[in-house]
Amino acid sequence: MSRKQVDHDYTLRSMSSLMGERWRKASDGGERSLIRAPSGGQGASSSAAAAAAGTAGAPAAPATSSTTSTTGELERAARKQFQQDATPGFVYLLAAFSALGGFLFGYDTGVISGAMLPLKRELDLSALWQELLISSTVAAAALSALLGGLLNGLLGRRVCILLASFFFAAGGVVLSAAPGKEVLLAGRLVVGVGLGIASMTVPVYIAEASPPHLRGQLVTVNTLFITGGQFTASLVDGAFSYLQHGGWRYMLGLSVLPAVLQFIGFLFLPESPRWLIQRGLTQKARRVLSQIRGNQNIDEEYDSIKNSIDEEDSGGDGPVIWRMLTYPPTRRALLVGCGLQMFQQLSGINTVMYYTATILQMSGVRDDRLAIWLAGLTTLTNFLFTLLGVWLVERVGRRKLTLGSIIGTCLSLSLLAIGFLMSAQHSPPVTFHPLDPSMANSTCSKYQLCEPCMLDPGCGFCYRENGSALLTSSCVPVNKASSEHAAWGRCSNSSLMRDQTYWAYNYCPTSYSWLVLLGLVFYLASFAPGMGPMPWTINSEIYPLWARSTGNACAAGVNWTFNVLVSLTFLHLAQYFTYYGAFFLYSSLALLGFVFIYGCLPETKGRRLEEIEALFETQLCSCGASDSDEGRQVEYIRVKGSNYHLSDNDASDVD
Ligand SMILES: O[C@H]1[C@H](O)[C@@H](O)[C@H](O)[C@@H](O)[C@H]1O
Repeated sequence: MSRKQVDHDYTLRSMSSLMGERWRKASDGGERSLIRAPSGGQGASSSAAAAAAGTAGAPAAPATSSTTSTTGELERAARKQFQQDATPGFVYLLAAFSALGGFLFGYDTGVISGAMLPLKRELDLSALWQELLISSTVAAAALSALLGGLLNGLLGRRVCILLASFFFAAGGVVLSAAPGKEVLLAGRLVVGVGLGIASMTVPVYIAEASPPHLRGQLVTVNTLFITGGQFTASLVDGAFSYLQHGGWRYMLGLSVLPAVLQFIGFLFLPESPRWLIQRGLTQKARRVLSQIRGNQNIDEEYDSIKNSIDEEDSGGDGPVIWRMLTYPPTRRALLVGCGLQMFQQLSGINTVMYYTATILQMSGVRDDRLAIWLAGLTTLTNFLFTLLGVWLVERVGRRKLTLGSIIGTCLSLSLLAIGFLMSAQHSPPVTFHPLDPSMANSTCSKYQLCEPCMLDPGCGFCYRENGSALLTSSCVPVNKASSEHAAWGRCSNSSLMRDQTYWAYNYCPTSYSWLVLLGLVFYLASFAPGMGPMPWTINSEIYPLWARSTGNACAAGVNWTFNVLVSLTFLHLAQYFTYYGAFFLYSSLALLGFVFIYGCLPETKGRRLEEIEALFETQLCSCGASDSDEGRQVEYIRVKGSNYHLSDNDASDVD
């Protein structure tokens, strides 16, 4: 006899809008219900649903068991049973294989900065080609994320993840074998297509397969894998930077391994039950639900998904995006989802990560290799603090976590800006004007301070250091082939740069670098647990099923678009507004993001995906009010054996 059929099989469920229906079932004699206020057990977190369903204000319903002592025993047994059953290992396995998509996202976006150094040298890449190789991937990701919505609806989540891992693997092979820059560009575009599809599909797939009380945590694991991928990329970059030739082939090609692993894994993993139900493959959906819920009863979840799909089916015609925009709750959800992704990128995460090596050089790290390894510390910090986010998301909830994170992000960006401002105000003067014929038509000779000299992409600062004093400092043109040296003079050649002579390109020597370093650490510690993962997590849960693929596609598209916009504009921004101006701007944008999140982001913790739509029924930017419902939670305990049954018209896909 299976455990499902044992008489005393207890299932602890969160209370939801279906409460009334369950009570009806209970009084029909089909099952007995015990409803009571929560006592902080594991299931409590999942029961915020009651609030969403409009039962929040109502007092907890009275217990209906016959005697208190029996109730207590049953509850204890139910809780114990639930804790054993609640998290079947299969869900973790499924989340881990899916999150390999996140790992590849992080790896492929992170690895290029380190690979660019040998690439520049070996393929003689111009600045335009460097820019192309970096930005093409992100731009392709933006487009394919938007297209991914369509693919997701048509082919399902599983096929899309298989497709993404195929693109990752194929792109990796092309990159590692590329004979020249044109093929490299093609490989980067292929990887970008995989990135876009994976970035919008994986969070949706994990969210749809997870039980409500674990959903936030498991989707956040995907972002943990993104940052893990970025950290791994920096280690791989560091390790292969010692190879004289072809190191970049290993750096770019190693991504094939996780991609193949994911592809093989997904040949065996199931399709999302929600997508299956939507497609009418109901028996298959039941099987998958049973598989991912272990020995828990799945009827209630199945019915709830089916009901919401039936309601949606009568929801009107036209393209999904049009239906989303004309239906206020989904329009609001889309605004919140895209707004979160936009503010994530406007907070400058990728600029800060990209800029780490320079910040380290400002702090006095002169050795390039050491700077590469130390930059790995930044990606490690990002990873470790994302881990904190995984731990916090089901404890403090999405809203508080995101709000706390963006406040810290805003303050740390200001600290970074102040650090740059102090450095600029104490910028070392140009004390030596070397004579060279080419100097006559160079703008570099005009600058009297290091600050404007370093902000000019054509110039760099060449100086000699004696203790803490700077001697014979000059502003000279940069070598067009490699920014590691000046075009001519003392700093044009490593052998000439003995005797404490240094070449500073993109930065100025400063004694305020500690302030910038402090800002950097504070920034990562604030950003990584909330603003990093929450936009992905929240987007995976705020749309009803019919709008989920399209909503996530739009939000991921917004993320990649702002990613490319912010990274492409940073150097120009710095040139026109200086570094501190750029960071003050990011800080102000983060402040705007705080106001937006404070006003518009409702708490989705513990609610069923089918219930979340109700949170967006109120006027936009008053949804933060639902925060106060958190305390009023009700738990539902059903005491009965399994009542698995085929519903009348459910045999559409019986094998
Ligand atoms: O959530 C991720 C994460 O924070 C990464 O570190 C960042 O590079 C991505 O752009 C972002 O989407």
